[in-house]
Amino acid sequence: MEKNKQPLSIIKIGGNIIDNPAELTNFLADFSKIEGNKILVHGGGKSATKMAQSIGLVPQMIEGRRITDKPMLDVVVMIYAGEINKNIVAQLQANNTNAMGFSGADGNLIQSTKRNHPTIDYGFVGDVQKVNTPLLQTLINSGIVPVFCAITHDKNGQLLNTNADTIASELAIAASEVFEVTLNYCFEKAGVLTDVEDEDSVIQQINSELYSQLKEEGAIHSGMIPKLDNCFNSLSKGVQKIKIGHHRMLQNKAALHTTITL
Ligand SMILES: Nc1ncnc2c1ncn2[C@@H]1O[C@H](COP(=O)(O)OP(=O)(O)O)[C@@H](O)[C@H]1O
Ligand SMILES: CC(=O)N[C@@H](CCC(=O)OP(=O)(O)O)C(=O)O
Repeated sequence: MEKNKQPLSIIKIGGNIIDNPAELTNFLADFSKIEGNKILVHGGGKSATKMAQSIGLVPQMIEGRRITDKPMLDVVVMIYAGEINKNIVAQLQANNTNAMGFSGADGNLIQSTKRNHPTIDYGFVGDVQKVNTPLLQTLINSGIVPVFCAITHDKNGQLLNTNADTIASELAIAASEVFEVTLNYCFEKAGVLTDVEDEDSVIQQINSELYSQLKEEGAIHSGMIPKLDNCFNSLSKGVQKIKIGHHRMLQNKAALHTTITL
């Protein structure tokens, strides 16, 4: 019989929260109040785009993934693994949360392979292959709160840019072998909406059938497509619960949000 697994909350925040200092501070204070085992995964795509443009690079995204040549890789490593990750860790420490910041290379926590696409050259973009679950478990059991950025490595010395939603999803899948995982995607809206312009149109529960229908109608588009694809993949591979919504849902269980079901 399977042993009772301890709960683990994995929370992902994206560029719109990170790019707004007041919102980020608010979020990190709330995150610190969450009891029990937790992991934070952050993106930062918006800040990377701004930095890249300021030095004359032309950012390009295809299907939610950034085309990452060598100059762009240098930017994303500096922004994600450097500026954003270290600032988040420092703010969490100020909130008495014993956070530790990681890229996938640290402790070989997330190994990936360079994306090999038949027609598109994504450059230095990684698809996750393996998570070092025993180390992750040791860190969490030692009271550390791991904070992951969107950088992984290929174990041959190459850093790779990896979508932060995918990192959260792959960590959740791996961790669900040893924990009972709830995955929370926090962004600036109240949940998955039937009308992106109407905050009152939150879909409280979405399954793959409704998702296909709304995608076809054009009601779900852009960044929400890879996010939901990741959700269905995680649920089918053992993640117990997934929610999408504003970070107020972490504190206030009654706050509107979307629950994903298969
Ligand atoms: N039906 C929908 N409901 C909510 N957001 C949607 C929907 N369809 C598209 N979106 C867009 O998806 C975005 C979230 O994805 P993304 O930009 O990748 O966010 P993050 O960086 O926070 O992960 C929202 O800002 C919104 O513009
Ligand atoms: C390969 C790839 O697309 N990587 C993403 C990683 C950051 C990210 O996912 O940030 P958000 O969560 O803020 O969108 C990128 O560079 O935009």
